[in-house]
Amino acid sequence: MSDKPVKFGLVGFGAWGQHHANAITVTEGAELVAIAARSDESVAAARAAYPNATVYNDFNELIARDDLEVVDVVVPSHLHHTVASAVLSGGKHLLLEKPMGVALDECDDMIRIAKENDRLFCVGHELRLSSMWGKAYQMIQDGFIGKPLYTLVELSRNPYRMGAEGWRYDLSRVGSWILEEPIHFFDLARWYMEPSGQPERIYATANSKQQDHPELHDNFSAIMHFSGGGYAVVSQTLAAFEHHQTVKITGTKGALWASWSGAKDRTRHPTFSLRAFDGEEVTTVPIDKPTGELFELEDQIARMVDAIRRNVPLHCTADDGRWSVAMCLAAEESVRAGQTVEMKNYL
Ligand SMILES: NC(=O)C1=CN([C@@H]2O[C@H](COP(=O)(O)OP(=O)(O)OC[C@H]3O[C@@H](n4cnc5c(N)ncnc54)[C@H](OP(=O)(O)O)[C@@H]3O)[C@@H](O)[C@H]2O)C=CC1
Ligand SMILES: O=C1CO[C@H](CO)[C@@H](O)[C@@H]1O
Repeated sequence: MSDKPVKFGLVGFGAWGQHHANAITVTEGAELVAIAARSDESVAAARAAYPNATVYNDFNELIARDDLEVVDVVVPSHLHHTVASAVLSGGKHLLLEKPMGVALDECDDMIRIAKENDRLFCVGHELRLSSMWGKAYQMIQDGFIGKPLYTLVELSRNPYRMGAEGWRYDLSRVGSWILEEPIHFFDLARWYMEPSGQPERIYATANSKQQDHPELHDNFSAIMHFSGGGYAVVSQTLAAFEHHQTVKITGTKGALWASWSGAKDRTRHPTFSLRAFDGEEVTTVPIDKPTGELFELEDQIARMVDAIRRNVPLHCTADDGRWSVAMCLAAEESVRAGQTVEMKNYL
């Protein structure tokens, strides 16, 4: 086992890619040696911020380096398949931002290439690493609430960022708005409901406040039934203010209630709490470190290092990433058709 730092390449130096760059830099055992960006402005910004890294304007040149062990991909969602396939074919481990892809054939193709090249493939559903959302998972696994029968994941937030060249507001590049943020909550709900089996069917509804863009859902709600009898509700509005997320989980014995609030999703000063009911008394569960996507991003890089150096399991595998895309696409189809959609058509 080598104790040398894991050499990271990063593709994408936009709003979230810059946070990845910082997270790699502050993580013990990780070294950011190369960055690929696209526009001259982004290339210049990457060079100025990380003078010790080599910056490319073609991601293929980055992948062709023989010293990189892992490439972290943080580009607009319609490019995930192209860039990630090149990373895996080039023999590098992969950390790919969510959504894993914008179509299931993309996900299947990437899974195949990862297997053929025997590479690690992690998808960036970072909520699984949270000190609070993860604590709730652990309590469910430990039987604190009995068998989970109901999970509500709800978010009220301000509108999405546009993204470079407005990709996030263009369906041909973003795929679906359900793949943007609700995908985190589908992943969380499926994770919490593990003792209740796998998702079997979904009904979803949505609307938009943008009259000329009804396909961009500002309000979205889905109800998802599991094979073991439980169900989950995922609900989000982008027509609100700040960032407020709530999770309520009830089981045969008890209940959990978690909430997270910040002025923005990327605050380092959120308020959060986890309350628990074991069937007899309500307690506040101590959370040992702050939670929020900036914190979990650092944990995600550290986990990737541990997976490469110490065979620690990935927090979110490509199979999990594919499930999350499948649930979102099923929900999108349900919104379109106005009917319940069977998950078996997406497996
Ligand atoms: N897990 C999470 O919590 C989050 C995940 N994400 C995901 O991360 C991804 C990126 O989102 P975000 O950073 O907000 O988007 P941005 O639009 O801010 O950044 C995307 C970047 O990708 C760059 N890019 C585009 N094409 C290429 C290319 N061929 N080679 C190299 N770079 C390229 C763009 O370059 P240029 O600047 O030159 O145009 C841009 O800087 C998305 O998939 C999104 O869903 C985003 C936020 C949070
Ligand atoms: O977690 C997230 C925060 O918001 C972004 C959009 O503005 C999403 O892309 C992302 O997944």
